[in-house]
Amino acid sequence: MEEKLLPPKGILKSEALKKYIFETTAYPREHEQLKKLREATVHKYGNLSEMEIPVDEGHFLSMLVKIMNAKKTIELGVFTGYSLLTTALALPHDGHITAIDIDKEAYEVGLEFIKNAGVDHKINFIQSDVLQALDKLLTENPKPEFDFAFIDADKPNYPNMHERLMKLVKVGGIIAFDNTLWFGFVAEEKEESVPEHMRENRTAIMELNKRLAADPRIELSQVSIGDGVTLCRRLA
Ligand SMILES: C[S@@+](CC[C@H](N)C(=O)[O-])C[C@H]1O[C@@H](n2cnc3c(N)ncnc32)[C@H](O)[C@@H]1O
Repeated sequence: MEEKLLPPKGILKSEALKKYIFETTAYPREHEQLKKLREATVHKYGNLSEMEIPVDEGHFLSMLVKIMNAKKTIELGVFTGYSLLTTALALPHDGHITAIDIDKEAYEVGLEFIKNAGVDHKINFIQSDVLQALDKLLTENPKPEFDFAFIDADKPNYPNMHERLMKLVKVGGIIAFDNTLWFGFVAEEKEESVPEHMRENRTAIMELNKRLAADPRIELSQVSIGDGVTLCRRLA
């Protein structure tokens, strides 16, 4: 049976260049608690720790959230909380994150480091299926309230999340989709060259990318960092 290992994270195909970026600018600037959270995730989850956003992408998200002066954000797909802690550190003291994941056990692995960093008061973790939680939020408060959304949950549901977030994120706010270059497999001509267990998400991401490109309600930027991050700025 084929082993369902994740390939190394990121679209950079030069290991030397990746090492250079990480060692020169990423690791030296990584917050102490993020480093500890990353190490604890590798310890508990091994190869699955590749699901975390990489350190350089964390720096990018942090800067984006600060440039935007975001105060209220939402994150879909938390895992052990690397992107969540990154965002919590970037928000002002009275900032707030609604964080949704079905897996509370993974969140609890990271919670210790979130608390040590002194930012747990900014987080409301909701253990739920993402779409169910979004529908509940829309019922409770149909007015757009979020400045920034980071999407890193199940890829085939990205379009469904997008439609809901177009109502929950303010006009001028950003919806950021992670993994939109899917380990570089979106550009693979032959599907047979893609590991079988990664094909469904590859198809979903390729369809999403076309759909976002055709969506007149957003301004779009495909950022080639990490595994690809697509920024959608809500226009209407
Ligand atoms: C790629 S990981 C998130 C990584 C995280 N952003 C980080 O930087 O560590 C995806 C997460 O989405 C969650 N997830 C997947 N599908 C979901 C769903 N339908 N509802 C809620 N959570 C879901 C998984 O439990 C997993 O923790």
